[in-house]
Amino acid sequence: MNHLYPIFLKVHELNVLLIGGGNVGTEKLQFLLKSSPQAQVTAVSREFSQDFLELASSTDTVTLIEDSYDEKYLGGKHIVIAATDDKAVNRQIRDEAKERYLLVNVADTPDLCDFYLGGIVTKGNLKIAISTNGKSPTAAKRIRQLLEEILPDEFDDLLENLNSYRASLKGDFEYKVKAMNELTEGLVNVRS
Ligand SMILES: C[C@@]1(CC(=O)O)c2cc3[nH]c(cc4nc(cc5[nH]c(cc(n2)[C@H]1CCC(=O)O)[C@@](C)(CC(=O)O)[C@@H]5CCC(=O)O)C(CC(=O)O)=C4CCC(=O)O)c(CCC(=O)O)c3CC(=O)O
Ligand SMILES: NC(=O)C1=CN([C@@H]2O[C@H](COP(=O)(O)OP(=O)(O)OC[C@H]3O[C@@H](n4cnc5c(N)ncnc54)[C@H](O)[C@@H]3O)[C@@H](O)[C@H]2O)C=CC1
Repeated sequence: MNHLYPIFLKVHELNVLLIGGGNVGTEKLQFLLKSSPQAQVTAVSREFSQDFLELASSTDTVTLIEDSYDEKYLGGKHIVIAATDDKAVNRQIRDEAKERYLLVNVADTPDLCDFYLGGIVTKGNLKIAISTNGKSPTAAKRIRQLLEEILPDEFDDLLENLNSYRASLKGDFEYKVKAMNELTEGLVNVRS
């Protein structure tokens, strides 16, 4: 049983601190930007890999700070992702973030995480988050690939049409719920 509760964060309005600009840091930034191209990210690292720098330059919302981690960088941040190759530093980041009640992810160290970064599928307005409860990130990746493949791009047209129809409905709340349920009944074979 997976007890995690997924939420959909407006990372373009929240300040994300990412520490560590190597392989793992690049992977985290890549998925963050793939899902949320305007994510507000401050990246702090002693050194940044070439891949990290290229990725960061694809948007103007990533700020690079070439420095060792310091507690001061937690100021004004909502979410923290620790991805250095120094376990003691990752632990320190986690402890100092927790003191401030910040939500923290220590990449690849589930025990130190408040939240996991999951697999993400985006089709226009539709977004699906996938978690295996940390059991198999590779399975999360495969399910993400499967859903990206089988969900048609036209799914977003359907959502837009449903939204227009919903806006055009005149009647009380109960009437709208009924109308929307009737219209979408054919989408799935189960009854709600
Ligand atoms: C718990 C979690 C914490 C977190 O990092 O948030 C975590 C933990 C760990 N990952 C590890 C390794 C790998 N991670 C991936 C890939 C992804 N990992 C992601 C999330 C998560 N990884 C969180 C759980 C999510 C869930 O609930 O399912 C994804 C979904 C999202 C993302 O990274 O943004 C992204 C796929 C994105 C995509 O493609 O869609 C691959 C595969 C690959 O790269 O091909 C490998 C190599 C294969 C392997 O080792 O399994 C290791 C072992 C490290 C070691 O060997 O020491 C640990 C530690 C452990 O499991 O103990
Ligand atoms: N690369 C991979 O695919 C995997 C890596 N890991 C683990 O994840 C961790 C990170 O790995 P990589 O990203 O590959 O390492 P890396 O060496 O590519 O990147 C680490 C980054 O952290 C920065 N850094 C180190 N100490 C710092 C500090 N005090 N303040 C600020 N920045 C600091 C370095 O400058 C570097 O940019 C390691 O512990 C590794 O064992 C685990 C599984 C897979």
